[in-house]
This record gives sequence, structure tokens and C-alpha cells, in this order.
Amino acid sequence: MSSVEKQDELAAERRYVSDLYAHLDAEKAEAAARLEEESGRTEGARLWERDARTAHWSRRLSQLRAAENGLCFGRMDRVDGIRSYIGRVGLFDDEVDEPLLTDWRAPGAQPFYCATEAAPGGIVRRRHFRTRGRLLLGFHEDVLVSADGSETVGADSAIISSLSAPRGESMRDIVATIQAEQDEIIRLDRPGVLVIEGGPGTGKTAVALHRVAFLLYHHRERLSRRGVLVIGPNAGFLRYIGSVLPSLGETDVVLAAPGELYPGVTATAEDGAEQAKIKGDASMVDVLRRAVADRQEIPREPIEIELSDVAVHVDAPLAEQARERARSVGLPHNPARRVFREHLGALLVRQAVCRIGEGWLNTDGSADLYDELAADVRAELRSHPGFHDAVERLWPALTPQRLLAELFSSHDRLAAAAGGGACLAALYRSADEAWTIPDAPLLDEAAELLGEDLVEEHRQANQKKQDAQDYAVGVLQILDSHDDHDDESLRASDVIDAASLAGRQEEGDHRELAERAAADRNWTYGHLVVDEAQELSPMAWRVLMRRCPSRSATIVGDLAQRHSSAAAGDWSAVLSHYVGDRWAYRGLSINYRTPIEVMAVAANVLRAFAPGLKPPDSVRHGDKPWRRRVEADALTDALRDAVEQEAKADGRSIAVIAAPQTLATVAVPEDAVALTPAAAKGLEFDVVIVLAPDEILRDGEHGGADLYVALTRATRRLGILHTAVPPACLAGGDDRWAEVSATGRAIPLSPTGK
Ligand SMILES: Nc1ncnc2c1ncn2[C@@H]1O[C@H](COP(=O)(O)OP(=O)(O)OP(=O)(O)O)[C@@H](O)[C@H]1O
Repeated sequence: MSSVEKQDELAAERRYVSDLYAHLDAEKAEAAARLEEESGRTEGARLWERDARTAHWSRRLSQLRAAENGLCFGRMDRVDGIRSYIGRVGLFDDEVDEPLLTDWRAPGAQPFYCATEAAPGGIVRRRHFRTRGRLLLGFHEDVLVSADGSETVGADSAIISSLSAPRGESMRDIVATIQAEQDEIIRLDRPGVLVIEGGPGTGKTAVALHRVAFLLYHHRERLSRRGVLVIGPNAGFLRYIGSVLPSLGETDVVLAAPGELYPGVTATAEDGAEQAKIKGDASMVDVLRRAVADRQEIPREPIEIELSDVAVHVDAPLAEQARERARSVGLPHNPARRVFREHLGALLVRQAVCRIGEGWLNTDGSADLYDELAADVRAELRSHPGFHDAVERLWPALTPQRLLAELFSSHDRLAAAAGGGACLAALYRSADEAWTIPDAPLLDEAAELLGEDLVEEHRQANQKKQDAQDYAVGVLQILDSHDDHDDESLRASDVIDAASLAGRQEEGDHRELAERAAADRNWTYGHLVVDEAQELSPMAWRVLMRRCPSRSATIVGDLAQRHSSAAAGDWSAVLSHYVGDRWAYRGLSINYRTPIEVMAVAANVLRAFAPGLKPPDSVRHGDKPWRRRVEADALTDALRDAVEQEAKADGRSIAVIAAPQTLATVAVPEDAVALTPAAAKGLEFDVVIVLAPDEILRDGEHGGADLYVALTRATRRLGILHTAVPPACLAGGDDRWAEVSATGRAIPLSPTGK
């Protein structure tokens, strides 16, 4: 295409895109007006109708607003002459009854992502638009089949220019440049569990999030009622990915880190490797069971309760009898407490009446008198502090927090909970220590074993909730059975379920779905996404699977990047317990983050610690990495120089990654963010400087994987500051490294001067 033709084409595309924005503005105005009208409606509409329509218009408005930047990002022309524009939302021209813009998730948009020169799939031309705000800056064109039928070479410049752009603080969506191997996974519309595995930078996170947007688009009613739970390794990572789904117009999503799996607790403290391994093991289910059983006590000495006419005694056989009765009903600990209290009370009443009537009360002949006396004793016991204390001591009401805090701070309780199995002494700690991340799944497991907290206020709250839900179920049934519907119209239960409607009945609960779901331990989600899934322990998987009984899940990870010693080493070990072998696996093989030069260094490290694994192939070139060796006491100065040098190029994000013990000894300049390899998981930066890699390798069971993670965070440049002879996996290969001018006190890399 000549440059004049290209200018004409660009002008035509600009006119089209400008019309699309005019259409978008009109739709936004319409949606805002309808939203205002519905939310201000106080009469003439039933409550559920108003809520449903408000939700509908509110969602449409957020989607239209989210589409503002880069509304339209491409065009494709088919062999039959039909032309489609692809964008963030679908727009339709009612006047001419034709689509103006096809939503990227619609089936009609798929060829835009999949057509290749080898398999053009009926597409002759594809254009990728470059935009800034509302402005169309230019386009890249792939001619997939030339006019004379011979295939021509297309360009992948759209993705290369997207990947070469500097990275900001948060991840961007990739709708404009999804690649064919990613598209196949995003659009995989099968129920059940899907595992996505791939090396660093292969787009696993991006693909999983776009898959959520795809599933919400196609199964909106089912999924937005229950929401989607996305689990990521830590708060920093969740912040980093947090704007991707909103930028795609999706908000019914809860993002949480493993330390937040138990509502009300936000655990960020790490455990030592030994503790984490014990706490994450599935055997903790039995440990907790024994810990609960251990709290159902038998007194060593009889407990005396002084009544007005007689003293009664809770001795071992009596307590044993009450405990067996309470255990036999099969309820969790807290609800079973009522059975224990009633049975113990009954046994004590019998004991009291026998003592009071000893010698004069004949139970055969004076039943009325016996009953009268028993009623008096029962009434007295009911409010007797001694009786309450005895019940509290022998079968205490327990919260998960109390159970765990009292277990970890008692050598005796830990020994009892071990029950002859592996020793739990390493878990000992004081009662007031902060919750650790591996504690969160244990708290949730404990909540299962203890049962709903049946103290009065909770009982009442639950009752209120149940009443509201019963009411809501009734409302929905009546509305659905009495309304006349044609097939196209909304039914009450299509747009709102009983739990949501009940939620809105409850006074003052105007929270969004995501907020309500995050606060409710019993909430079950429509779909689950687990990122960095290779890190999760069997105990964490139990909680997650409880939150997702439908087993509709996208699991994303890379076993080569595994840091945790508590996690399983293969996917079947994780999943077989929940879904047998009924899960699908897809791999990603192209690294979109790390330049070829940096990946060559990282691949050597991977080969050293996991020789069987193949590193992903990078798609683009970048700078050669640099390395330098300094004395340990010169590390801060060398780092300051290096950061200063890298910061000269404006707008570059810089990370310094090192083992915790190294970070503790250096001052990291303000222009850079300091991270351990574990905290750097899933993140990326324009420039990464790794300090003392030998320390990273030495730190813990998976030092090799940690170093591999650290080296693969760079999108442009990698630098390494050694304080010792480089480890074998980073030594040699001089042609792989850039020359660096050694300012300051640099010393030879190794004693041989290499
Ligand atoms: N199709 C694409 N178009 C543009 N950018 C892409 C594409 N696929 C991936 N990327 C970019 O590549 C980078 C790496 O993606 P992502 O973080 O999803 O990889 P990952 O496999 O989860 O990596 P890691 O395992 O290292 O955490 C991100 O900047 C992402 O936006």
C-alpha cells in the first residue's frame, strides 16, 4: 500500500472510529438515564423488578465506561467482502439493523485472533489499530491471503510494539493482541477444572483473567449471581492485576490472597518452612479433629456444684456419659454443646434428687413429688454459675481463633492433637502472635469442625437471614409462577437469586456482591481462579474447593517456579482428590515478557535445578544482561550507582530482588522497589537488578526456582550484582553478558579473573 493510500485508509478508519465513539456516548447517556429512572422509582414497580433493572443498567453503564480507552482495536475483512470491527463492547446500529462493533468475546470475533497465513479461516485482511484515548494513531495490517490467492507474509508488529511499551504499575488487558494459543484457552467453554501451565511470562495470568471475562460474557446469569473468586499470591500481586477485569467492564469478582481465605482475618506473616509444611499437610484435618476432641474434657477431680439443698458432683463417669451422648449425635462441636449441657444437666438432676430424697423419697410411689423436685433442681441448675462453669470447662464454646491460639500455645494440647502421629512441637508459639498465612486454611477447617457459632446473637442473626431468605424464595416463586412471560422477557429468578434478594431485604446491607461474598465464609462462588497455584498447600486447596462446590475453576501455575515446600509437586496430586482425572490441561510456551537475551541466562539456571524442564521461548530481543562483582560491604554503593544509571531513562520501573538476608543489609534507592523472590512472583518490571544470587540459591529448599523467578521478572534489562564468585549456573558464557563500565570498587568475577 502506498503512503498516500495508507493516509486515505487511515482517514477513513478515523471517521469510522469517531462514529463508534458517538454511538458509545449515545448509549452511555441512555444507560445513565435508565439507571437514574429505575433507581429513583418508588412507586409502580415491584422491589425485585426495580433491583433487577437497576443492576442491569448499572452493569451496562460500567461496561460502556470501561470501553472508553481503545474502544475499537481492530478490523477484519472476510473473503465474502464482509468487514467487522472488533472492540471492547458490542455496539449495534438499530436503524440499519447491523452490528457496528463486535465484542471481542463474541464467536464472530474469534478469527481476528486465530487467523494465520497458514490457516486464514476465510479472513483476507486484518488490521490492528494503535490508539491513544479516542485517537486512532495508525494501524498494522496483516494481509493473510493476497488478491491472486498466493499467501503473503503477515507481520506480528502489533504484539511486538505492545510488548515493547514501558510497563506501568498495573497489568494491562491484552484484548487487542491475544495470541492464537492464548485465544484457544480463553474461549475453552467447558465445565469443570482447567489447568493452565507455562513458563514465566507466557501470559498465564493474563489468559486466566480474560477467560473470566469470556465466561462472564457467555454465562452472565449463572456467574454473576455467585461471583468469581480470584486467588493470587499476595496483596501486591492482587493490586498489580486488580484493574484488568474492571478495564474489561467486569466487577463481580473477589480478589483474595491465601492469607485472607478466612473472613475477618488478614494474615500476611510467613511461617518458617518447617511450620508451613506441617500446617499445609492434609493430615492437619485429623490433627484439628483431635484438637477439638481434646477440648471435650473429662475432669481429673470431681467438680462440685453447690445447690441450695444439696451439693452435686460432676465426676469422670458422669462427664464421660454426657460426652458420649453429645458425640453420638454427629453434630459439630459447638451445636453438640447443647446436647452435652442438657444431658449433663439431666444426670445432675437425677443425682440431686436421689441425694435430697435419700431415705424418704420412693420413686415408685411418689412420681409427682419426684418430678416436682426434679423441676426445682433443673431450674436452679439452669442459672447456676457453677453448672455453666463446668460446661464451659468440659465442653467450651469455641471459635476457630480460640481453638488454634490455645492449641499452638500449649505443649500438652499439641501433643494430644498429634495423637501418636508426627510431632507437632515445631508449631508451638505464644497465644498473642499474629496469624500466619498457613493459619488461614486451618481457621477455615476449624470452623467446619466446630460448626456455626450458636451463641445467641449469631443464632438470631442467622434466623433473621433465614427469614429473609424464606421470604425471598417465596417472592421469587410467586413472581415466576404468576407473571406471564414470553421467552425473551426476564423472569424474576433469571436476574436475582434468593440469596441476593434476601441480602437486599436485610436492613442496611447495601453492599456489592463482591463485598458480601468476601465477608461470608459460607459463600460459594460460580467460578474460581487460582494463580501461582503451584504454591498452595493441600489445606489451602480444601478451603478453595469448599468455596467452589461446582468445581468450575481455572488453575494457573508453573511447577518450575514452585517456592513452597508445603505444596504438591504435580497437578494430579492436587486435583485427584476433588475431581479424579476429570480435568483439562493446556500449556503455554511463548514468553511475552522476558527478552531473548535475559531468558538465555534464566534458562541456564532452570537447566541446573530442573534439567528435564524446557524454558519458554521468548518472542523479542532486548538488551544483554550485565553482571558485576563487588565486595559485600560495597554492595549499597554499587546498587546506588546501578539504579542511578538505569533511572536515567525516564518512566522505567526498577526492581531490586534479593534474598531477605541480603535485603536486610543494603539500602535500596528510592527509585527502585525492593522485593524478595517470593514477593516478586507474578510481577514484572522494565529493569531488574538481582543482588547476591548465591544467597538466593542457598535460601530454602527451592532456591533454584526462586532465582529463576527473580531473573525472569525483567521486560527490558537484567543486571546482577555478585558479592561472591558467581554460582556455576551464572558463570561463564561471556558472550551472553554486556560489558559494564566498572565504576567504583568492582572486583574480578572469580579468582581466575573471569
Ligand atoms: N497476547 C499478549 N499481548 C500483549 N501482551 C501480552 C500478551 N500475553 C502476555 N502479555 C504480557 O506478557 C506479560 C506476562 O504475562 P503474565 O504475567 O500473564 O505471564 P505469566 O505466565 O503469568 O508469568 P509468570 O508465571 O512469570 O507470573 C504481561 O505484561 C502481559 O501483559
